[in-house]
Amino acid sequence: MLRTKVLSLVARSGPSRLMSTATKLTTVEVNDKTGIATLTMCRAPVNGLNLELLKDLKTSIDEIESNKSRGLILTSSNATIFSAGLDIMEMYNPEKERIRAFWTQLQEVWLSLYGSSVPTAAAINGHSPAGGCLLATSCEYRVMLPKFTIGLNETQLGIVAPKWFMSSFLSVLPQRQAERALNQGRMFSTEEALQIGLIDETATSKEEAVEKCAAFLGTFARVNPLARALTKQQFRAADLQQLENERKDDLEKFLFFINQPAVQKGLGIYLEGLKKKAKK
Ligand SMILES: CC/C=C\C/C=C\C/C=C\CCC/C=C/C(=O)SCCNC(=O)CCNC(=O)[C@H](O)C(C)(C)COP(=O)(O)OP(=O)(O)OC[C@H]1O[C@@H](n2cnc3c(N)ncnc32)[C@H](O)[C@@H]1OP(=O)(O)O
Repeated sequence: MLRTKVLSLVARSGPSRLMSTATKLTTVEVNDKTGIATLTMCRAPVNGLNLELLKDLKTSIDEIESNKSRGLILTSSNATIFSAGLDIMEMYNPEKERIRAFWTQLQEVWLSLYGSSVPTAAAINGHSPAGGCLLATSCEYRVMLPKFTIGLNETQLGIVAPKWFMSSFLSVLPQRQAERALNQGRMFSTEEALQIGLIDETATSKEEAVEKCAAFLGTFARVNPLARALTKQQFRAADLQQLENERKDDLEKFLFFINQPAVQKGLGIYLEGLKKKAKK
């Protein structure tokens, strides 16, 4: 069977198996019964999206896509953090070539995840600021654990969420609420996120969150996969095409913006604050 050929197994436990692209920073486990792949981010300490994690995410998403899994659940191995967003160290005093590769890879991840033909869901088992929220809102369904926060807080750091971050957010929230939240750099508690519709459900444990995501993905079991995928892609085509058309400009805009002395100063102060808080 093609599926069996493509998936080279590195481990087997119960009805699940790990796919060959499993690396240190992401793992992919496919449930043999449901055909659903769970993609787990596991970069200590906070799943900061650096170049290497982004590369692993892209490879894993592509493999799930090409193996025609029945669904993709994105989650984290960290007990309290889904993803702390972009690794600020990639943007602070950046190295010229690396920051280009970093942003290009982030674009790649977004295009693959938001544009995935496979149905997607996020089991948000911890805090999910900025880039973490981008990943979650690129999925079609979100289940979140209580007492965490989610949102696009970029303005709080003195930076600006690019258009395509907004596209994902706007695929979930009405424009009025999205615009206000982005302008404020607002982080929502789980309860607030549920109320506003930024997440779809809550769960009391990661296992329950994954189960609820799987139940959502299961709603497509009797829908023709091609018809479903083409329908999803039509909804998202304009957003995806916009970034495809503007990728170079988007990169140059990012580099120009991030290299402004005032932006670098702001990032330095923010990092300092994070480190001070961590030491307490
Ligand atoms: C005109 C313009 C037009 C268009 C736009 C053009 C360009 C756009 C330009 C820029 C766009 C950039 C978009 C950016 C997106 C992002 O994702 S920025 C990142 C935002 N993330 C955050 O603000 C989260 C910050 N972190 C936290 O709030 C907390 O750490 C946490 C809630 C996630 C977890 O809290 P704790 O469990 O208490 O953990 P600690 O705070 O103690 O952290 C442990 C350790 O990790 C370090 N750290 C945390 N987050 C990050 C991070 N994002 N990057 C790097 N490092 C991080 C923290 O400093 C601690 O480090 P140590 O002190 O232990 O070394």
